[in-house]
Amino acid sequence: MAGEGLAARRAALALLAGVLGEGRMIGPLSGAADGPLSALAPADRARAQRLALTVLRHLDAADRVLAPLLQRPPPLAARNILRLAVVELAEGAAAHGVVNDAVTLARQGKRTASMAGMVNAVLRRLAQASVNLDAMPPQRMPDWLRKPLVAAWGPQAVAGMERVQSRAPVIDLTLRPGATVDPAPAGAERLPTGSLRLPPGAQVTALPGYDEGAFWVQDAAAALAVPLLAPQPGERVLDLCAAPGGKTLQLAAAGAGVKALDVSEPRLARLRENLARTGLEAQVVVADALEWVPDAPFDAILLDAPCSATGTIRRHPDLPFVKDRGDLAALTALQAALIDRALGWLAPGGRLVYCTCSLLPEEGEAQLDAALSRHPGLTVRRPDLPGVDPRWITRAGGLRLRPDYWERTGGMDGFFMACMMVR
Ligand SMILES: C[S@@+](CC[C@H](N)C(=O)[O-])C[C@H]1O[C@@H](n2cnc3c(N)ncnc32)[C@H](O)[C@@H]1O
Repeated sequence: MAGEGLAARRAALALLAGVLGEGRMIGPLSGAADGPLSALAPADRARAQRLALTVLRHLDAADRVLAPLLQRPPPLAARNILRLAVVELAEGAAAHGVVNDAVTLARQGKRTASMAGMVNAVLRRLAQASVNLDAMPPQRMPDWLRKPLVAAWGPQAVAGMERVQSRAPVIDLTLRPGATVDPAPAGAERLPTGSLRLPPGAQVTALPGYDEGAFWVQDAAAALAVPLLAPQPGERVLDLCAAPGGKTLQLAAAGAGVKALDVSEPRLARLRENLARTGLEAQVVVADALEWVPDAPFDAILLDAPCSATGTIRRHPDLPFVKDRGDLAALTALQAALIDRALGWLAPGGRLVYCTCSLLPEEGEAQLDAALSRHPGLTVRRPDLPGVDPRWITRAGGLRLRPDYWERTGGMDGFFMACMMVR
């Protein structure tokens, strides 16, 4: 029936308007109580999110497909209707449903009603051609990000990152020690570092072991920070900047006594849900790490600092449209301040893993170098982890992970991590 997907398509357009028109991220928009997804059934919510994310992953390619069919670029609201239709046609959705809904949505929109005829004409022509977005150049990162990444990692690496970022992301699971997913779903692959990789769109909550907390969703790169810290049973460990808690679960599963601190109560609510599902334990603290003071030193601290999150574009293709370098100076100052505070909370011989899901050296390699020069006596423990390619280890002993690594199987999030030891 034509119009079957209308609600999801309308919501996808509202998400695109939020990202491209108002500079808002899809995550908060999707969760907002009065947001575009609030009145939708779960299946429509998921579909709307998937559609909006897919459009953002292929925005340049969709515009290239449309350009020869348009006399001039239409205003944003109409352009987004066309982009959504291009992406759905390329995915093989039924052309009559896609075109009819696009025309209906154009007609119903205040800013697009006068363009419904144009939308109809363009899409009817397009529906007769075959659209293959995968054959087109991948979505380019914006210059504010691309330039420093080319300078840091070279043009080939950046091209690889863009290829990976233009594909729907795989889903990685961190398994609890000794746990398995049995039977493993079709297409599942055990990665050299231990994570279980599932194809895009896999239904994680339906897998055997989900309800018992045998695993949790966590990118394979993110999953390496806790093994780098190597928490031991009974150790006093602080998870600083902990929410939503993927790493807290790993620390607790290793048998450490974990304190999980974060400034965000809503994000900690998700951490508490994760602890409840898995039956793992951690003491949760809501506090600003710049003000909080511990009552005793820690054996080990994991600092997963707030950052530009530029390593997560595979999962958050909205980020390049919303963020710019504007926040970077404040973020790097906060990261350095958090490193200094955390180092002061370690017991003699203690260790700190600092990590960020950033591709920018300022938030990774440069932070390690600066910490080493600010703190005489600090040393770096080089990574020695199963599945980690020695070429990923930096001159100073940090671990640089990039989306173009493991490109064939879906890449990984960009991360920097380093384990520092105090005397
Ligand atoms: C990269 S995320 C942490 C992800 C988390 N470690 C995980 O694995 O799920 C960074 C976190 O830092 C928190 N944060 C930012 N500024 C903070 C501060 N001053 N004190 C404590 N937490 C802070 C944010 O709320 C956010 O949850």
